[in-house]
Amino acid sequence: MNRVRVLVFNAALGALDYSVREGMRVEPGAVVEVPLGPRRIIGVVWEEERLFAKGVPVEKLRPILGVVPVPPLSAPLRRLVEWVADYYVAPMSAVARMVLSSGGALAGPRTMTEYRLVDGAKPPRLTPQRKKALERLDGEQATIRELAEIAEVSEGVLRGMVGAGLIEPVEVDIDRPYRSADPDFDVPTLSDDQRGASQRMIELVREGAFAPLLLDGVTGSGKTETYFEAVAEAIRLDKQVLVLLPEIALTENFLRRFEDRFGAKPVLWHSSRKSTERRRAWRAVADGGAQVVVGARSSLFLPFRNLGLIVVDEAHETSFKQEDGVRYNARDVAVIRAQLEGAPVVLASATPALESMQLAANGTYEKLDLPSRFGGATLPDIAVLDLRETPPERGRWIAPPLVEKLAERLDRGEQSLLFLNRRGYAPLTLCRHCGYRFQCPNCSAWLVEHRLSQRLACHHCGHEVPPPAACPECGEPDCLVACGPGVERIADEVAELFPDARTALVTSDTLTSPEKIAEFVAGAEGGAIDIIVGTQLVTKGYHFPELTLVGVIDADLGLEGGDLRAAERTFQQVAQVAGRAGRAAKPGEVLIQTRHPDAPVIEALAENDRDAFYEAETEARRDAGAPPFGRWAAIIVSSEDEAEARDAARAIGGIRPDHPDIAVFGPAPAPLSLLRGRYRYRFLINARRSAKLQDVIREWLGQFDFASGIRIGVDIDPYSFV
Ligand SMILES: Nc1ncnc2c1ncn2[C@@H]1O[C@H](COP(=O)(O)OP(=O)(O)OP(=O)(O)O)[C@@H](O)[C@H]1O
Ligand SMILES: [Zn+2]
Repeated sequence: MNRVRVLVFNAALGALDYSVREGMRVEPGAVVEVPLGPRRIIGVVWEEERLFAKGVPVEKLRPILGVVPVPPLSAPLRRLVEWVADYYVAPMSAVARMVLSSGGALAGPRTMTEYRLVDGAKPPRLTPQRKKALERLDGEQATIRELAEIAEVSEGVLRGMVGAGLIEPVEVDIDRPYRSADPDFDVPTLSDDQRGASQRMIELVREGAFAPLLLDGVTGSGKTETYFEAVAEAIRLDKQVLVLLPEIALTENFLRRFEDRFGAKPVLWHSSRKSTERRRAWRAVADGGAQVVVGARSSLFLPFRNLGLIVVDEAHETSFKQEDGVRYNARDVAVIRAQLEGAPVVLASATPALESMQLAANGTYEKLDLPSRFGGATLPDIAVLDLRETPPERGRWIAPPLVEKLAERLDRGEQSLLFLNRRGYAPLTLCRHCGYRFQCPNCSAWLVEHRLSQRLACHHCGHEVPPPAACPECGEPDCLVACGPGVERIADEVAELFPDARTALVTSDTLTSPEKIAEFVAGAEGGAIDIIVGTQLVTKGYHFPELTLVGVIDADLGLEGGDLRAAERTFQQVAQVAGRAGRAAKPGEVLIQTRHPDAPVIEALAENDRDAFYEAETEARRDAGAPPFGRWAAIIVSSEDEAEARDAARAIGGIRPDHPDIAVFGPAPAPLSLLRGRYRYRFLINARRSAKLQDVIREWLGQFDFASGIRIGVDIDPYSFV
């Protein structure tokens, strides 16, 4: 009998040893079923020398029950799991679980039953529930459970409809192959700059070795067209490609452009896809049938067989940072994965993160530049609108000069975009009588009024209530006053100013499905929309030829929090939204409303002086020992019981590490001191790059054994300081 070490999916257990029956072959990476007490659980066979387990004599080991029929996880992927667990101070089992994130991929039949509406069924009389289902399920095909979710009716209602012949079952082959992308389907003619950059990427794809690249191209320079040529080369060489996008909302646009270029859609991966689609994608990635995968950050952990290129598009986006579970930064993990797989990785952005710029400056990353817009389009003119000198009218948020510009665009039949990064109608609601402020019961945060959906909502935990008819504190009826603007309020203001203009409100509350996104994009491209009002969702990726005016409603908003990256984020956001203007034949213009026109970041934006901004910001970070020159980590201690959280935080603080290269601040109540019903205390740690920060944290926290109600979250290279 042989001994094998298995990483089981239970953080407390880690690795366990099992025996292997005569004749059964298991290699490292094999996904296996093992007994644990009375249960059968899933695990991954690991190299014995790389993973510690308690030494149980071989004759006492229980045998592995079976090998799951999927390809073993490759050695580079196993090394990635180890790296992520080590760097982000996370349990290896939690990281490995992300790799096997499609439970459906591991077992089950190859066909399954899905359901769809029967064509042309015209029932005489319908219950309201059935009517709703008929309306909402048009064109859908999925399991009963998934259809119930789409239609927002119970599964029972749908089963009844199957019985009544309104819905029919269909047998589908889960693992049917994907259509192949054709690298030569529609090859564009590149500009000289584009060709230079794409040639270099193609060369590196051919070499098939690790190479980190920063594709630094201004907005509208055609970064996508340029890296598509490297994608094409990888396809020709029969290698797989992963393209990471920061937001699911951007994928619609990407899918279409990809299909235009390659004649077939790429494989799409994100956590809200149907389980069968995830299974199909996971298995196709593992057996090499998936050529190009486009996905959110979780696609980094897919079991590629032969990865030849990774692209991180809009690489500066902070949504690449995962904020719960294993807190990792997908941009950084992408570079590590490329290194382990021996493949080039391209970080594409018009406003790269300061960390990436620094790595390019010191030669770690090779920089490829696209300094001008494609097709002779010019970058927009940017002007600052000082709200102290020309304030908006009382109760309004758009200052007169911007109103005038909007009117001009309407006259000329051109498009405008107003940007405010705040969902809802108003960020704060109070009682006009007693001053009561509506607050979330689970979080230390105000409830945000959403007028379209008629609710007050917490943006942190999702708690929502209908707006009350009377103040819960003093009982005064009709007393609510909205304070400050959200995008819904700006859209109202636009409707009052220009009743005939066709406006579109674009936020995650309105673009809730791929269909709605497609509808918006078609409207904006086809000139059916005059004024777009939107949150950060419209700041990037889109290319609307008629859009010639961008108004930033409040450029100071992002600077308020004052966290480490506030200035950088403001710069990126405003530069990106400004980059939507004048992308085609007609030149663009940008107006930035601010109360701080002389803040360095606003000046840099107005003067279009990116270098000056990066230089000043780099110096400030260097002085503060902040990333990339020093490192930060955060530890968050939380509990549903305030005293328990505080006591645990104090206990941890009581034996803080004493290390010349590491400074520990805290514990202090976190700015969001209550979140989803948990009280939170924070430590912030600043370390020199040379310090072994993770080892110190592991050793420090390893001394404690807290009650199960206490959670301790470690955040390495944090982006969120709340
Ligand atoms: N070589 C080319 N041939 C034809 N069209 C091109 C070419 N390069 C770019 N374009 C077009 O120019 C527009 C801008 O390109 P793209 O959206 O890729 O820019 P980008 O660099 O990603 O900009 P942003 O960072 O602002 O999103 C797109 O409509 C794209 O199809
Ligand atoms: Zn809340």
